[in-house]
Amino acid sequence: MIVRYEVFDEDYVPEEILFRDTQIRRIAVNLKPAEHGSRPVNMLCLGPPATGKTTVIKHVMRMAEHAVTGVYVNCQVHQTRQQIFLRIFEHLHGYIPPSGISFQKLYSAILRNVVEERRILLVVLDDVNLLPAKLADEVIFLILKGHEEVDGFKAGLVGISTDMKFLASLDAKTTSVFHPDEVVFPVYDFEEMLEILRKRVLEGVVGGRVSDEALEMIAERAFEYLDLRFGIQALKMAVLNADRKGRDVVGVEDVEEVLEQSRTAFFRKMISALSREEADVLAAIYTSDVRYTGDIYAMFRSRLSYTKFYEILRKLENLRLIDTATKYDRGLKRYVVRRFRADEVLSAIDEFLK
Ligand SMILES: Nc1ncnc2c1ncn2[C@@H]1O[C@H](COP(=O)(O)OP(=O)(O)OP(=O)(O)O)[C@@H](O)[C@H]1O
Repeated sequence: MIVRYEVFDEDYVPEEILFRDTQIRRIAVNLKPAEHGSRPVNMLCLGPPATGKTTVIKHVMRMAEHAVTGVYVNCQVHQTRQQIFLRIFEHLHGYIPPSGISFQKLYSAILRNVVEERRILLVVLDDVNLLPAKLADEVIFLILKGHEEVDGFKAGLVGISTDMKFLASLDAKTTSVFHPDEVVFPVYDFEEMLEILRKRVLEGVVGGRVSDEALEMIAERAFEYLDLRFGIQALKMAVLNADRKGRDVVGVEDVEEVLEQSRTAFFRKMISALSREEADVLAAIYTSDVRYTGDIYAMFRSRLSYTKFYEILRKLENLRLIDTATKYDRGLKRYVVRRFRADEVLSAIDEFLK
C-alpha cells in the first residue's frame, strides 16, 4: 500500500469536512459582506478540543480568499503583542520586518498596507483564550479600532476558544467593539468519529485498507477520550505499523500494538500546554481523595490567590483533563471529577516536571 502520511498530520485540512455544514455555512455568511467591500461579521468559534474549529476556519478562509486577506495566528505560539503583529505584518508584506522595529511602526505599517492594497483583513486568533486576559483585550481592540488610526482600514476578527465563557472574560471596553456571532462546535459522537476516521483512511491510504474491527477499536478509544485528534494520531501509528511489516491491511493487532504509545503521546501533548502551577493543581486532583474545589484550594492557599486557582480549574476543564459539577452537601458545593486513569495522567505530569 502507499501511504500519504501528510493526510494524518495535525495541520492537514481534509478534502471533505464531515458533520460541520451548519458551521461552515454560518461562517461563510458572516464573511459575505467582504464580497461587497464591507467588514465581515466578527465571530467566536467555541467548542472543546478537536471539534474541527481550526479546520473549518481554514477551509472557509480558502473559499473566501478572493474577498478577504485571512491571517491565521496561533496564540499558543505567538504569545505577545509584538509577536502577533509581526505575524500579521509578515503575512501581508511577504517578509519579516527589521528586527527591533517599534510596535507603533509595525502597527501603522499593517494598517497602511491594508488600505493601500484595498484589502479587507481577517485576523483569526486561534486559542485566543490562552492569551493573558489583558493581552487578548488589547489585541482585539487594536485590530478592530484600526480605522480610527488610518482612514479606510477594514478588518474582521475570528476568535477560536475552548473556553465557552471567553467573552465574559474580556473587559467592557473590548466588548463594546467586539460583539461576535458565536459559532458552536459540539463534540462528535461515536458514529461521527468512526465516519471521519474512515474517510481519512480513504484519503491517506492507497492500495490498502484498515479493517472494520481495527477502525472501530480506534474510534471507541477516541470516543472514550472524547478526542478525535487521539483517533487520528492512533490511526497514523497503526498504518505506519502495518506498512513497516509490509502488509496492506491494517488489523486489530496493529492497533493494539500502538495504542499504549498513542495514549502516552496524547497525555504528553495535553500536559505540555500547562504551566508549572497548573500541572501542580492537576497532580493534586489526581493524587488526593479530596474532591470539593474549596478543599483542593486549601492545599494551595499559601501559593495561589482564589481567583488564580479558579482560573486554573477552568483551564483544566477546558482542556478536558477534569470535569466539574455541583452538588448539595450542607450548601451547594462544587466538586471535580477526574476524566482519566490517575496513573496515566500522573506519569505524564512526572515526565513533564522532570
Ligand atoms: N469534521 C471533520 N472532518 C474531518 N476531520 C476533522 C473534522 N473535525 C476535526 N477533524 C480533524 O481532527 C483534528 C482536530 O481538528 P481541529 O484542529 O480543527 O480541532 P479544533 O477544534 O481546532 O481543536 P483545538 O481546540 O484543540 O485547537 C484535525 O486533524 C482535523 O483534521
